[in-house]
Amino acid sequence: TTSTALTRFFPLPCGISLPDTVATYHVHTLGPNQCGSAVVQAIEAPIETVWSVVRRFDNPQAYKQFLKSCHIIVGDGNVGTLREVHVVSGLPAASSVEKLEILDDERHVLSFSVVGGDHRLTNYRSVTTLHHSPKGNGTLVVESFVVDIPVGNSREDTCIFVETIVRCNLQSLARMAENMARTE
Ligand SMILES: C[C@H](/C=C/[C@]1(O)[C@@]2(C)CO[C@]1(C)CC(=O)C2)CC(=O)O
Repeated sequence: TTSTALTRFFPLPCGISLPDTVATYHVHTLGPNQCGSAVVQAIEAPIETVWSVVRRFDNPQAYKQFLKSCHIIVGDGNVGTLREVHVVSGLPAASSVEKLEILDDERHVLSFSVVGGDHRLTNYRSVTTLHHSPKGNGTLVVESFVVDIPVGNSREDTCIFVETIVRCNLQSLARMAENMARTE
């Protein structure tokens, strides 16, 4: 297994360098049949505005447009909480059961893992971290993931599929947070 440092995925935009403490959250140990990558999204909104949306483990559908509902199975929204989400029609997935692994309000770190459900992304785990943009009052979101490569799929296709969904989620998050910042 190889552990992949965040900086392997991409040069961060606008020359930002992540503090080591945060980059350590994005080091995933990949098994031989796993793939991992990361997506970065700049958002023109204050970090606390973005975080107020990202941290709501019970309401991912606020910005994840492929989800049509979410309900908490066990827990109170802190680490260990289990949620079940239902997916919009048209994707190769119907539902997912997900566990909150990290929720750090000081460092702006959220991580969850997929522990069940009717879909093809076995052992999916992601880490999302927020950072102050060097320029202005914006936010940089970094989301990395690791997932099993489904039988019959290539490593590259699996990465493209997941990166596409994560990018859609973060673009939707950006629109939502930027609207909130305009009305704050
Ligand atoms: C890639 C990941 C979510 C994926 C899914 O939520 C699912 C777990 C069920 O439906 C999906 C939308 C697609 C899928 O095949 C697996 C992004 C995120 O939620 O943070």
